[in-house]
Amino acid sequence: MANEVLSVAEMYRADSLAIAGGIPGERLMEAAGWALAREAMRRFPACRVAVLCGPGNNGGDGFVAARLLDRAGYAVRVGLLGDAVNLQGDAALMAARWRHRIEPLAIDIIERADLVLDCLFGAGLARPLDGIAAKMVETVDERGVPVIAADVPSGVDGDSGAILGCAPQAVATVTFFRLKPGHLLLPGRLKCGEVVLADIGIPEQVLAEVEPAAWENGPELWADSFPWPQAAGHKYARGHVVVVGGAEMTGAARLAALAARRGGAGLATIAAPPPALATYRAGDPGTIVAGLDHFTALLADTRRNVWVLGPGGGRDDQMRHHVREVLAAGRTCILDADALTVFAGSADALFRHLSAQVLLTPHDGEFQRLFGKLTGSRLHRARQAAERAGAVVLLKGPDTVVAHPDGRAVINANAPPWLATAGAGDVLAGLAGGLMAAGMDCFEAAAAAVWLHGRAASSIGPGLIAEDLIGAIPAVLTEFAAWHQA
Ligand SMILES: NC(=O)C1=CN([C@@H]2O[C@H](COP(=O)(O)OP(=O)(O)OC[C@H]3O[C@@H](n4cnc5c(N)ncnc54)[C@H](O)[C@@H]3O)[C@@H](O)[C@H]2O)[C@@H](O)CC1
Ligand SMILES: Nc1ncnc2c1ncn2[C@@H]1O[C@H](COP(=O)(O)OP(=O)(O)O)[C@@H](O)[C@H]1O
Ligand SMILES: [K+]
Repeated sequence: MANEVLSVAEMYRADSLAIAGGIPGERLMEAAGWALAREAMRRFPACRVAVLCGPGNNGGDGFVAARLLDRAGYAVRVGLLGDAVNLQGDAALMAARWRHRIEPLAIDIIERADLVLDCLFGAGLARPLDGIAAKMVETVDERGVPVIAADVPSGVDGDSGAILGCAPQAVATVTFFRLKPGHLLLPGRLKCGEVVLADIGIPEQVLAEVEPAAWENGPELWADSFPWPQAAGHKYARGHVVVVGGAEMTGAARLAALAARRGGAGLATIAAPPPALATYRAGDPGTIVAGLDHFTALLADTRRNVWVLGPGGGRDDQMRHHVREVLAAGRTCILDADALTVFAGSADALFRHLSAQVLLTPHDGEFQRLFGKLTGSRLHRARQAAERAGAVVLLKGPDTVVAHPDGRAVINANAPPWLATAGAGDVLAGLAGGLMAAGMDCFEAAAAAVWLHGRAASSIGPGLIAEDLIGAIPAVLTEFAAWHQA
């Protein structure tokens, strides 16, 4: 499994462990440069290439790629930021193996280039790009010269995906051993183009020492705990989700209940205020509808094992009351939308009652209302929030992060922009609820729901509305089942 995502510090540690284990750094750099050159050759037949090299090891990768492309018949020019005499270690060695001219970094280098290899900075970028480096990047973008980046497009922060100063728009980014968060988090991900993961000979065993705690979301992570229905099972064995519906926004609870049923729950109940019952009863025939005046009795029925609160639920004392009672009864639950917003200003009182079997699913606005202004990357903020809340936090967006209070986190990258549509979040909350009701652990269910949700959205594509997601789930599950059985 290559889903692990390494922080920049963890990647340096992986490099050092490999070197300490007897693999020369020089060989790693040769492999990195070779991977870069191979990607260039695969995409661009013999052409004029400008290789932009920086002062560190990212530049070293560039010298290797330049040599290999030159040998393959490409017309290569190399521009270096700074002075060649200042290069150190393996980068100095690779510069010495480049037998042609090393030019100072200047716009002239890209004047007639068909392709740019961006080897200015990789993981070691310590401050925003400025001076000629920034000027080069801006000019490359203005002229629309295709770029292949080594490790990250220079200027992308490997840990956060933030842009430090500027960064070129790459068609492809070749990175080494494992992805970094900046390949998955926005805006960095959007600068990378296709991310190509290259094996440069770092042994897998170093991961046992590095102990990564972040992964790119994908079925490999949770397929083995997916709650497929059992041949001898019955509907109660598949769990029963209760969605607490509101009086006004009745569509949200209906979407959540449908998604829960599609996701695997054997039954779903919408519990709603009596005046709204007629509306809900006129809805989906397979969803049970019950009055919230019977809340205590519903809660006492332990077969109703997962509660979803928030979608269209209303922002009032009743909502607060229901959340508190569900938590006090020790039910597994998902708090979304209004169920989060009603605790703005009294978050710590909520957090005292949470556990790792509670899932919070805020979008950025709800996240800020609950956790205040946290700093750092999206990954860091989600982790901080999960630790503080003592619950699993699913921070929604184009780069959704699911974080466990123990520090584990999953970053999702399969969601298309079509998902930014009303009701999509309600479907997600219900889907996670369905998986949890059917027996999946909260953290894994959250990751699975996010991935299936993204996949369902992609299968519809342009024109997607939340209702479509419900209908798209069976095909996505069928595809996933075929993959899992293969
Ligand atoms: N053994 C290894 O460590 C390997 C490293 N590899 C490559 O090495 C890269 C990391 O190398 P480095 O740690 O040398 O990092 P970089 O190549 O990103 O360069 C860092 C250097 O640039 C300087 N610097 C940082 N920000 C600057 C700025 N804004 N303006 C001017 N100078 C700045 C730093 O002081 C440092 O000297 C990876 O991204 C990868 O491409 C690969 O060759 C594989 C093996
Ligand atoms: N630009 C985007 N690209 C991909 N997915 C997105 C984007 N913006 C939002 N999403 C996803 O769309 C869903 C929106 O949920 P939410 O904001 O709760 O909407 P609602 O409350 O209307 O259901 C979430 O799953 C979120 O991750
Ligand atoms: K780079």
